Amino acid sequence: MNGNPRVVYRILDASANRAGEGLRTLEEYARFARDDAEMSAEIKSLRHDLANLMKRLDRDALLAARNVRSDVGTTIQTKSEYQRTDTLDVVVAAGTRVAQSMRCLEEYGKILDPEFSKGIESLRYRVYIVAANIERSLLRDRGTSTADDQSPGDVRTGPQRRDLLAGAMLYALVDVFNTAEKLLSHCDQLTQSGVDIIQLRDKNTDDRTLYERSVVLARRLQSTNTLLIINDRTDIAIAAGADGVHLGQSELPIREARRMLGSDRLIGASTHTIEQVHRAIGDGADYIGCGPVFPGATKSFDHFPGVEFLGQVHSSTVETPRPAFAIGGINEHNIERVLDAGFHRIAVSGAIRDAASPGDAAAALKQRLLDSRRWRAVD
Ligand SMILES: Cc1ncc(COP(=O)(O)OP(=O)(O)O)c(N)n1
Ligand SMILES: Cc1ncsc1CCOP(=O)(O)O
Ligand SMILES: [Mg+2]
Repeated sequence: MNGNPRVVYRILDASANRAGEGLRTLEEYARFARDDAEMSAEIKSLRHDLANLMKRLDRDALLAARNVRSDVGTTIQTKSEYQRTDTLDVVVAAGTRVAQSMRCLEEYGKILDPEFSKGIESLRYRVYIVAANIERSLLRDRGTSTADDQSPGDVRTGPQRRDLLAGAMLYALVDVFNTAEKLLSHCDQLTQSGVDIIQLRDKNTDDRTLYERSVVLARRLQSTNTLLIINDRTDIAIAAGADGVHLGQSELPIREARRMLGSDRLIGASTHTIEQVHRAIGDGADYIGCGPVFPGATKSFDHFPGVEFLGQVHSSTVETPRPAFAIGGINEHNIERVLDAGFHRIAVSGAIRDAASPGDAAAALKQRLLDSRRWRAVD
C-alpha cells in the first residue's frame, strides 16, 4: 500500500466512530420514540455488524492513528450543526451522517481490505432503507407524507436503485408460484444466495395475481439488496412499488414507460441485435438483456443471436454503456462461453428454477461470476 497507512487508519477510525454514534442516535429514536422493536433490532444488528467488520482491521493501528488534539475538524463549526428543531431533524442528520461515514469506510477500506469494503457496502444499503423508513414514519406522523402510504416496497430512491444495478451480476427470472408463501420462500433462497435482481415474469397468470405477488415480493425485498423488476407490465411495477420494469421489443416503448415511471425506477430492455442495443440505450434504458444466447426450456425461439451477439455488444462503442445481462439457456455448463465473450452479468430462469436446490444453483452461478470478474479484472 502506497502512502501513509496511518492516515488511512485515522480516517477509518473516525468514520467508524461517526457511523456507530449515528446508528445509536437512530436506534434510540426507534426504541424510545417509536417503541418499534423490529426497527430497533435492525439498527442494533447494523451496529453489531459494523463492529464485527471493524474487527477485520488492526485495532492497535486504528487507536494509534487516532489524534483528536490535532483534528482541525473539531474547530470547524457550522451554525446548523448546533440547531435541531425536532426529532425529525435529529433523525435526518443522523441518517445522513451514518450513510456518509459508511461511504468513507467503504472507499478507504478498499486500500486495506476489499472484503471489508464489500461488507460495508452491504451495510450502507441497509442504512439507506432504515433511514428512509424512520424518516417516512416521522413524516406520516406529521401528516406531511406525500407518498401513498399504501405504496408497498417503495422505499428505495433512484440513486440507490442505480447503485444496486451497477453492482448486479446475477439476475433471476421467477414465476408467481401457486401461493405467495411459496414465491417468497423461493426468493428468500435466491437473495440469500447472492441473486442481485429478481424479475417476476409469468405469462400464465392474471393481472390481479401478478399485482398481488408483486406487492408482497416488493415488501420482502425492500430489506435486502435485491432489486425487483416486473416483466412487461409498467402499470403493475408502479402500483406494486417495484424497482422497475423489463420491456421487450413488443411492449410499451421505453420513452412512454419512462414518462409513466419517472426517473427513480429502472427500465430494462430486451435486445437481439446491435441496432436494438443502441436504440434501447438511446431511448433511456437503464440496462439491457442480450439474447437469446442458447436454447432453453423457458422460452422457445426460431433465431439465436448467440454468443457472437454478446461479442458484438461487448465490443460495441456505445457512448454511455449500460449494464448488459446475457440471457437465454445459460447454465453452469455453458456460462464459460458467456464469460469468454466478455460478459460478467447473466439472467437465468431454468438453471435455478429446475435445480434440486435453487439456492445452491444460484450461489454456484454467482461464485462463477465473481471468480471470473476477479481473474479477468473486469472493472
Ligand atoms: C433480463 C431480461 N432480458 C430479456 C427478457 C426477455 O423479455 P421479452 O423479450 O419481453 O420476452 P418475455 O420475457 O416478455 O417473454 C427478459 N424478460 N428479461
Ligand atoms: C425470457 C427470455 N428471453 C430471452 S431468453 C428467455 C428465457 C430465459 O430463461 P432460461 O434461462 O430458462 O433460458
Ligand atoms: Mg416481454
